[in-house]
Amino acid sequence: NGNHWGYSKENGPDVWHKNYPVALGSRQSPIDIPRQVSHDPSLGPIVLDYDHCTSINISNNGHSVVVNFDDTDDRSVIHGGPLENPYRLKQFHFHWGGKGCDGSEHTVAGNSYASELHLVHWNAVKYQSFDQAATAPDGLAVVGIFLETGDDHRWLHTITDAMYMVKYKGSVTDFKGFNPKCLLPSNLHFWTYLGSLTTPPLHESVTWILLKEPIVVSEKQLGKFRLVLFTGEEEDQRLRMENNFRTPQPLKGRRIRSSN
Ligand SMILES: N/C(=N\S(N)(=O)=O)N1CCCC1
Ligand SMILES: [Zn+2]
Repeated sequence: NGNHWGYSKENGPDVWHKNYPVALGSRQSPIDIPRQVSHDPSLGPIVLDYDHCTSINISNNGHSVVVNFDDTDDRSVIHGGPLENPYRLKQFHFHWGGKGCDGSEHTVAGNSYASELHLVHWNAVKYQSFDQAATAPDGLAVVGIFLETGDDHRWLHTITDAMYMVKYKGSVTDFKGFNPKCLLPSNLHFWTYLGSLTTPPLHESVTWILLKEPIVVSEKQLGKFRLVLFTGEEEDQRLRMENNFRTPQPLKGRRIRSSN
């Protein structure tokens, strides 16, 4: 409907609280990660078991480009770190800026990255569906990976090459057999804290696991993200999809823990 949420002045993060009052809640995301974070030796490593990967398609939902996975069994799960159960991979997507502007959601000591990749997982041990898990305080686990600009990323082209197929909001195309393990940095040291979805409905159901080491992608590859539009094929306005990020939210006394 007309007042659907987005990232413009009229429907963006500053007014989401009107339709989603939890936007002003006590565990909202993203946040700024301060320079000094308490190290928790009891935090084991995060383990990503993506070997029988089951990507299905890539789509443009009008807010981001999303790669969806078959989550009907435990073929792609993460466990360990702060998690008490394995969490099943549901989808991954990106947030990015405009030309030459930064576009990550979380910041580190006040610094933004060019983009941020989110791998969204749900607790299929305790909940029967993603939607049910998405409203539970321990329902979701999102792995965040920062993207910084530099050389071409060896594997990102498989995703950026598919972007022209999902130019318009509502478009979807086959995207089978992609294993997001190829998008991970060399080491999995992380920060973790309890937060929320960074887009409406902003449910406070996410255990965030942010990898400290960014991956490197080229400006050319990032430029292909900006070929995608917020708008649908039938709309007369053609709005380039960029700056689809929420800015850091108040920490409100939350503890952030650091792995090794
Ligand atoms: N906001 C979201 N993920 S995020 N940006 O918090 O990782 N999602 C909305 C529905 C499915 C995932
Ligand atoms: Zn996200």
